[in-house]
Amino acid sequence: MVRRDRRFLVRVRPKGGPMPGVWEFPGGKLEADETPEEAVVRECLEETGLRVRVVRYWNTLRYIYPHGPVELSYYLCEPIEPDAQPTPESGFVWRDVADLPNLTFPPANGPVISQLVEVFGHME
Ligand SMILES: Nc1nc2c([nH]c(=O)n2[C@H]2C[C@H](O)[C@@H](COP(=O)(O)OP(=O)(O)OP(=O)(O)O)O2)c(=O)[nH]1
Repeated sequence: MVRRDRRFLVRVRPKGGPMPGVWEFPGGKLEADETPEEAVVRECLEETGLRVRVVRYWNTLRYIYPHGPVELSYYLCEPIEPDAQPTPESGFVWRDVADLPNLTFPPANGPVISQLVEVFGHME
């Protein structure tokens, strides 16, 4: 979850993979020999073009999809460069935290979306 002020980076999941057409945060699978924090930084750079730092671990949850079980760990991140933008080809866009509940995310994202609204929805 990459946050700048009230906004988070999200995109519509591409065709050709699981759950096309639903919104997602940047992310992907842990590779051998990397820590979760390294994977977060790598996936954000690969997917969005932005260099991010991990601000804090958020939580972990398990979910069983038709395409298989997942264990999802969420990390709150911020871009290192204050004005940097995601690459246009990435499809990632900034959306206000108050808009996130109106977007269709994978079912495993439900709890974390509610928590983000609680924590950041009152910011100026
Ligand atoms: N990236 C991402 N994945 C999510 C979110 N919510 C959610 O349930 N998932 C699930 C979907 C997939 O089962 C799994 C991530 O796998 P993925 O299909 O996106 O990852 P990937 O294969 O592209 O990974 P990689 O090759 O880039 O390492 O986590 C989310 O907000 N972002």
